[in-house]
Amino acid sequence: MKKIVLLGYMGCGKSTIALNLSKITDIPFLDLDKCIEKRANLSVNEIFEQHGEIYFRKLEHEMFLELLQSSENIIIGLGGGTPCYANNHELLKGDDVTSIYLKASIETLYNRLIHNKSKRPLIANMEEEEMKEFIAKHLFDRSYYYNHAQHKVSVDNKAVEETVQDILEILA
Ligand SMILES: Nc1ncnc2c1ncn2[C@@H]1O[C@H](COP(=O)(O)OP(=O)(O)OP(=O)(O)O)[C@@H](O)[C@H]1O
Ligand SMILES: O=C(O)C1=C[C@@H](O)[C@@H](O)[C@H](O)C1
Ligand SMILES: [Mg+2]
Repeated sequence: MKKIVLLGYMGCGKSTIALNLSKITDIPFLDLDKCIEKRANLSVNEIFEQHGEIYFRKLEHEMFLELLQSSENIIIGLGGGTPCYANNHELLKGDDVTSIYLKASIETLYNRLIHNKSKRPLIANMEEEEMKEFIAKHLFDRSYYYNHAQHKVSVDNKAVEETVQDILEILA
C-alpha cells in the first residue's frame, strides 16, 4: 500500500499541508509526532524532558517503521528531525513510498517558528537572535538528509492550497 511521506524542518508546514492533502485525496493522515505521543502517553516535550532525546529518536524510528509497514494507504507527516536519525533517510526511497521534502528558507522558518516555539523542545527556550542562528546552522546540517526525499516542493511565499496543488501534480 502507498505511503506519501512529507518531511522538512520544524515549521515548514508538514502537518498543515498533510491535513489539507488528506481532505482532498481522502487518504488518511497520520502525524508521526502525534503517534509517538499517543504511544508514550506523553507530549514530545515531556518525552524529551523525562527520557532524553535519544529515547525519543528510538521511539520515532520504531513508529516510522510501523507506519511504513501498515497495510493502509496513508499520508505520513514526519517530525522535523526524523530523516536525520537512525538511517531513517534510507526509508524515504522505499518501493511504495513517495517522499516529498517541503523546502522552506531560513526566513520563512524563522517567521513561522518565532510565534510558535513552546511546543518544540529544541527551540523552546531560545531568544530571537539565537534562534535565527540556530535555524541557519541546523538547516544546513539537516539538508543532506532532507535531500534524500524523492521530490522537493518549495513552500516560500505560497498559500497552503498552492503547495497542496504542487503535491497533487507530483502524485498524478
Ligand atoms: N503555506 C503556509 N503559509 C502560511 N503559514 C503556514 C503555511 N503552512 C504552515 N503554516 C503555519 O506555519 C506553522 C507551522 O506549520 P506546521 O505546524 O504545519 O509545521 P510542521 O512542519 O508540522 O512543524 P513541526 O515539525 O514542528 O511539527 C503553523 O502555525 C501553520 O499555520
Ligand atoms: O526537528 C526536530 O528534531 C523535532 C521536530 C518535531 O517535529 C519533533 O519531532 C521534535 O520536537 C523534534
Ligand atoms: Mg507537525
